[in-house]
This record gives sequence, structure tokens and C-alpha cells, in this order.
Amino acid sequence: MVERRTPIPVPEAVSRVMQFAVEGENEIIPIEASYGRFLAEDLIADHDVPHFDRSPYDGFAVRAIDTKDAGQENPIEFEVVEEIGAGSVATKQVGAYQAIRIMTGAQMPEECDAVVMLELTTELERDGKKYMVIKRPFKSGDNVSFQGEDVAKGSVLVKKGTHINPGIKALLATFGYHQVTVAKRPIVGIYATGTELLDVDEALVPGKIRNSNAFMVSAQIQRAGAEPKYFGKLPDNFELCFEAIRNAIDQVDILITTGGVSVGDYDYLPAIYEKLGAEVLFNKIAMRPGSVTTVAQLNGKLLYGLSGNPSACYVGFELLARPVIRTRLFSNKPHLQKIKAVLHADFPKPNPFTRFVRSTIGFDEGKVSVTPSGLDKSNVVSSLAGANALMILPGGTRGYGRGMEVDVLYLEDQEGSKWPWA
Ligand SMILES: Nc1nc2c(c(=O)[nH]1)N[C@H]1C(S)=C(S)[C@@H](COP(=O)(O)OP(=O)(O)OC[C@H]3O[C@@H](n4cnc5c(N)ncnc54)[C@H](O)[C@@H]3O)O[C@H]1N2
Ligand code: MOO
Ligand SMILES: [Mg+2]
Repeated sequence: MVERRTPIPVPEAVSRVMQFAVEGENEIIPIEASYGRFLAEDLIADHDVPHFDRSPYDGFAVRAIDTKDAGQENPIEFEVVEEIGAGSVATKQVGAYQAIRIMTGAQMPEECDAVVMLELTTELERDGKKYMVIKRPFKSGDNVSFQGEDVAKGSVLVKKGTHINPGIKALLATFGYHQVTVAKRPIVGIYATGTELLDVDEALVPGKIRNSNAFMVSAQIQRAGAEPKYFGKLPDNFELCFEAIRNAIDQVDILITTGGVSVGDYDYLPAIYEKLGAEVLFNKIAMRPGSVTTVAQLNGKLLYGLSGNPSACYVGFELLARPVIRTRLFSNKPHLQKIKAVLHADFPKPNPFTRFVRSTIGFDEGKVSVTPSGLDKSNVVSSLAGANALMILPGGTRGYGRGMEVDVLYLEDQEGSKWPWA
């Protein structure tokens, strides 16, 4: 008799795996390699930016008080006593009706408190001395970039667990982090099971297919921020699979297998978990695709038995493995980002289970729209190419129609959400 499994709701399945989600370790890497990694410490400003008052324009630094009577009918002449570019500091004192020719980024001379842009001046030379003339007054502080106006010393700029984007890399450089403390990428092992599987470079033969799951999951692991360790493919042979999986466990932080989790004659994963002495957290989820997704834990280490069907495998990873990886990377929003979108197609298929439809989100007249990215079957691979989101269609309804507002989980996102489940 075939085993009867009891499906549990998606939030319950996610909660069960999250009980085994732990923070990972730190690692110090050169700033050059930091893009795309996750900060392991808050980034705190240890100095002001800029750390000196500076000129935001090419112009003349003056004492504003000397300009107060300037006007169209009353041009005022300043003696130019020095010229400085960015990186240089004035060496001359600036007295009454004197100015320093200053370039963008250069430190303000101590006595000066305003900058006059070059375009607002006329220049002249007399007796070997340089002068400039202005025809309007300036207030103290005009055209000055003040110390600390960009960043004040002591402020928390970026929180631990944040994905390092190009802007954060700029901040790291600004504050002198030539070495950056980031979350160590967890190592996620992959075994693809199935006697039918061919390697990518093998020619097709009757009854066999190329192993696509391993490559897809490996990219999903990378997108989540972890490091994939592909062990290879295994035929549906209990002893072989058992030994291979047992040996792999110690080499990884998380182990993923694909295929062999359903109730078929050659679906050995349930028996392998049993022989390993692993605790199965669930083996049926009330969702489509991915209902057979099975997760077990052995001494706190998570073993994911993702479905062999490509779309089911994909969804199982994103909902259940991604948040565990992001938690290891110190994220406090480890789940997929949930947004609202307007459905741009009819989806009449009724379903008792919640559906996660591989979809494409786009923009239509300023609103986010969502459309299924292809055939909505668990065993298809083609709809995954255009998928940048999973549309959530709760079960128990008679289908969905164009124009309805739906919840969508956005896949190409580094922000995440705390808990997208109702
Ligand atoms: N009697 C029942 N049959 C099935 C049930 C059920 O409840 N009762 N569940 C169905 C559902 S839903 C799914 S999903 C699949 C899950 O199957 P398995 O996880 O056991 O996976 P396999 O049997 O190994 O393979 C399923 C399918 O996927 C293809 N596959 C496997 N590995 C790969 C790979 N690496 N790359 C590409 N494609 C792969 C495999 O050839 C099969 O076609 O079970 C249903 N059956
Ligand atoms: O796990 Mo199966 O669709 O539910 O693909
Ligand atoms: Mg099977």
C-alpha cells in the first residue's frame, strides 16, 4: 500500500525549517571581492565626511563680509593671493578684500567662509598681481560643503546583514576598509538523483534526460548568497545514494538532493533519511508545485529533499532553503520580498493547494503587473527562464482573472522580508 502523507500549510513548513536556521560565521576579505557579499558588522562612520570644509565649485574663496556691499553698480575687487586645487591646502592668510582661487574639492582656507563661482567673476592683472571682481554679495556659508554634511561621525551607515551593493562598496572605501568583515558563504551541497539523468555534454538517448536541476539549484544557491558544492548525479540505487549522502553531510552546511522524494518505487530519499536517523520535518506541503518537498534534520543540519520536477524543485528551494541561507548571512529579512501586483492574464485553473506560479513582473502604467512566465506544470523547465517572481494564488478558489490584485514573491531582490506569510 502506498504511503499516505499529510500535507501541512506552507507557513508551517517554513516555520519548521526556520527552527534550524542559525547565523553563520564571519570572514575577512579584500574590499575588491566584497561586492555581492553580506556585511557581518554594522558599518559605522569613524570620521566625518567630508572631514574638512571644502569648495563644491571652481571659484574664489572669500570672506563673505568683504562682499556685502557688492552690486551691479558697485563692483568689488579682490586681490588673488594664492591658487589651490583639490588636495592642496592654502598656505597664505586671507585678509580683507583678498581671495584664494580654489578648485572643486579643495579645503576651504581658514579665514574664508564663501565661494564665488568662476562664472560670476571677472579677472584682471595689474602690476604683476592678480585680481578678480564680483558684482553681488555672498553670505557666510554660501557655496561651502561643510565638514560632516555627508556623513556625521558615529552614525550607523549600513546594518549588519546587508547585501553589499556598489554604493556600500563606495562607503567601505570612504572609511578605509581595505579588508571587509563579511558573512562566510555557507556551503550548500547538491546531489541530483535519477537513473534517467545524463550529463550536460551527453547526447540524448531514449528515456533519458539531461540533469538540469543541479545547475539550476546551483545558481539559486549563488543568488541566495551561498556557495554551491556539486557532488554529481546518482542513479536510483539505495546503497549508492545512502553512502554518497552520508559522506557528503560532513562536507557541507546544508545538503540538497533533487528527485526521489515521492512515493515511487525508486524514490529512496525517505528510506535514506530513516536509515541516517534523520528527523523528517515534513514530507508533504499544501502547495503546488513542490508538494513533495521533504526536509529532514540530522544533528541540526538541514537535508533538503527537493522534488525532481524542475519547477517543483525551484519553488521548494526559494521558499524553504533561501531563508535559511539568508539567516546564515545575518539577514533579519531572510524570506522573499512580497509585493502586490495586478494579474495580467486569466488563471482559471482551480486548485485545493496554494499555487506558486512562476511569473514575470513588469510595469504597466506605473503599476506592477504580473504574468505567468510559461506553462504552469510542475515538470516544466521552460517557464523558469522568464521567472523573476512567484505569484501566490491561494488554494480553494475557482481561479483568478485578469485585473485582480495578487501577492507576488520577488526573486531578484536583495532586501527580503521578515515574514511574508499570513
Ligand atoms: N503516485 C504519486 N505519484 C506522484 C506524486 C504523488 O503524490 N503520488 N507526486 C508527484 C509530484 S507532485 C511530484 S513533484 C513528483 C516528485 O517526484 P520525485 O521528487 O520523487 O522525483 P523523481 O521521481 O526522481 O523525478 C520526477 C521527475 O523529475 C525529473 N527529474 C528528476 N531529476 C531531474 C534533474 N536533475 N533534472 C531534470 N529533471 C529531473 C524526472 O525525470 C521525473 O520526470 O512525483 C509525482 N508523482
Ligand atoms: O511537488 Mo509536485 O507538483 O507538487 O510538483
Ligand atoms: Mg519519484
